[in-house]
Amino acid sequence: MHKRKYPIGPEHYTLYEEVGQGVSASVHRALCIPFNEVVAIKILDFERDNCDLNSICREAQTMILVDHPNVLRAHCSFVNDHNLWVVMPYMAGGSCLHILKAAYPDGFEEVVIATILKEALKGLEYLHHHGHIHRDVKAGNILIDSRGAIKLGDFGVSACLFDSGDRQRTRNTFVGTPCW
Ligand SMILES: Nc1ncnc2c1ncn2[C@@H]1O[C@H](COP(=O)(O)OP(=O)(O)OP(=O)(O)O)[C@@H](O)[C@H]1O
Repeated sequence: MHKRKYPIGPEHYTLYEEVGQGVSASVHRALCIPFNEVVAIKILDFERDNCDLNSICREAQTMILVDHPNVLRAHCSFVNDHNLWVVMPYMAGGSCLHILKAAYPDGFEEVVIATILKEALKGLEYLHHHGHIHRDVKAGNILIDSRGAIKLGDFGVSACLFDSGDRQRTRNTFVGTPCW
């Protein structure tokens, strides 16, 4: 299928409000001006403390290469000053964490959990099949769009099992979010 090319450069986008703030980045709702389409832009700062350029590049690369309905794919990415902008579909429903905090403080019903997890697991299965391990699956990284579609996001600490060239099959580093 032909995929349209999103424009490269901040002048093609209007930044709206911040919709998320993580350890490594802020995420804004934005308008892609030539397409008149609302998107989300993740802004990663190269100059922040403990910034790891390799992991930033890996995250953007992974997000552009993935192609599965349950995995959040980036439309494009580019450098703007000391930031990397990653343009992606806007997930209007926010993360499961947002929804839990706002409307379901006692947790979702079992049937809702099963439905969400089934979709998230399809995304994970796709990633594993392509040699990626996500390593930070949690409510804040399971996102929902305006039509209820579920996508796994945030590849900040993901890894590729084929990275080392010798098809290394195990990872020993502890990453991700404690308690998840
Ligand atoms: N495409 C999107 N559409 C709407 N909201 C989003 C989108 N991507 C991320 N967000 C929001 O921004 C938050 C932070 O995004 P993300 O998890 O990618 O950043 P991070 O800095 O890597 O976070 P973490 O602290 O989990 O490492 C998410 O929890 C979610 O609420």
